Amino acid sequence: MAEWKSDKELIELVKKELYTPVVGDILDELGYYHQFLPQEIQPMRESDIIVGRAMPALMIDVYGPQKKPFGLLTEALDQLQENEVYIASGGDMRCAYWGEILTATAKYRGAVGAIVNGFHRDTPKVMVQNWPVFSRGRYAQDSSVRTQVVNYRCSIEVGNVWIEPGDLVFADLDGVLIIPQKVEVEVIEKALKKARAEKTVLKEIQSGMSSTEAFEKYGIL
Ligand SMILES: O=C([O-])CC(=O)C(=O)O
Ligand SMILES: [Mg+2]
Repeated sequence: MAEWKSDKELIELVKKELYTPVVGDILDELGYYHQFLPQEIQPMRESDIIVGRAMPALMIDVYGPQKKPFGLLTEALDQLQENEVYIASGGDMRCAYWGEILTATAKYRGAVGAIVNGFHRDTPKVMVQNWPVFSRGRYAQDSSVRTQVVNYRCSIEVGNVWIEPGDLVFADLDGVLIIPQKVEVEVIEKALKKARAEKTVLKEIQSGMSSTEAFEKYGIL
């Protein structure tokens, strides 16, 4: 039996006890070697953490004024559900993929964060909303004449990470991790076990045990 009974409990547990390195270690152990999004995708604030369900959005490049500016962007935002994470990717990243108004929309709907494989803008106006956004950095260039959302709640690939709608997303200061839904119970249970054991190892080291002895005894580093 898992330690959690609902997504809400799972999210709380991950936030309380886990960190992306330890979960990434378990994914490696299970043969899932490509689950961290590109390193360039970083939080706006060091304290930002996202745990939730992936709601992917697919972007493409466009050039100049469009019949339907932004494509399906507003529809994609307006159907967001509680505890979901908006993850946008696609195109050559010639502009901002996120900003103030998008943040307010997603936050109001109960989504728990946005992760864009591209840039964000309106930085101070996003920051004051106190809602986590991860991106490749700041860039004010407007999106309406440069990109569109062409699909959402669909599979996407970011870097070499395949993302399905509903996959568990865990992002913190060290990285953005996608945990495939089909293995999430095993991954989180093993990660909790490892995180708890790491606490013991830390105590031993701080009490004078050598790291060689600690690794022999616990198999953890
Ligand atoms: O135009 C965009 O893509 C983003 C933006 O400025 C906002 O959300 O306020
Ligand atoms: Mg704006």
